[in-house]
Amino acid sequence: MRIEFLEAGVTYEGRAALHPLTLTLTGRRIGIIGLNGSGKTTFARLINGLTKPTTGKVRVNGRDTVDDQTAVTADAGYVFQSPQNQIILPILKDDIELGLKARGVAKSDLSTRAEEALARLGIAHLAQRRAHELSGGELQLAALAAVLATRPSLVILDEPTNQLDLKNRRRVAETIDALNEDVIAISHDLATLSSFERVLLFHEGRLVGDGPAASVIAEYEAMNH
Ligand SMILES: Nc1ncnc2c1ncn2[C@@H]1O[C@H](COP(=O)(O)OP(=O)(O)OP(=O)(O)O)[C@@H](O)[C@H]1O
Repeated sequence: MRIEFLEAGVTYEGRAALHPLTLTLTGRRIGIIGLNGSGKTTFARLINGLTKPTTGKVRVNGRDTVDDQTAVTADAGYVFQSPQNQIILPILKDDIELGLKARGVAKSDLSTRAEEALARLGIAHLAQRRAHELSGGELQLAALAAVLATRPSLVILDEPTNQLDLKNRRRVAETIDALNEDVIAISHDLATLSSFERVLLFHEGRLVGDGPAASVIAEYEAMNH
């Protein structure tokens, strides 16, 4: 992946959620950390065009996130902070198929594609379950499966392990580690990001740290002592 921020910033009613910044992201695993309200989600949403920059530009693999939003969104899958809001239909497999249909996948391929994605995350047995009956961990994996089914080259995960117990946290973290896709993950669970090659630290809407996981996590911990 190649993501370019060119003086890209976001302002809401005159208040900067993200001050303009210029940087290039390449590589397989990028983590994003920072306090609540520091701009992490705003930064991540800019990458797949969910949020448009108020100033500047964002490009994903050479494509502008505003001018070429459909292609960018297809390339960069986004797993939301609350999987409850992502899965709409009652039955999990139906929901995954709906997402695929919306992306123009042929009707004859829907079932196989959904089953493959569920099997890949070890949750094939959940296909016919009602989404609202799933545990937090199952739901988090299901939301990830739904996005992977669309075959993005990059997966953006907004707090993929929040509200999970230790066992499910490990399961999701191991799943992320094993993904072939490039990953950008926001997390307050610093252990999940410890193996990431690059971590970005945000503070009050500004990028204040950028480097290998160990040093940026140490910087964050020192800031909050
Ligand atoms: N749609 C919006 N309208 C107005 N203000 C917003 C909007 N989205 C975000 N903000 C504000 O922008 C700032 C950055 O928010 P953002 O969600 O990017 O932070 P975050 O670091 O992801 O926080 P958290 O860890 O709590 O999820 C916050 O002050 C937030 O209130």
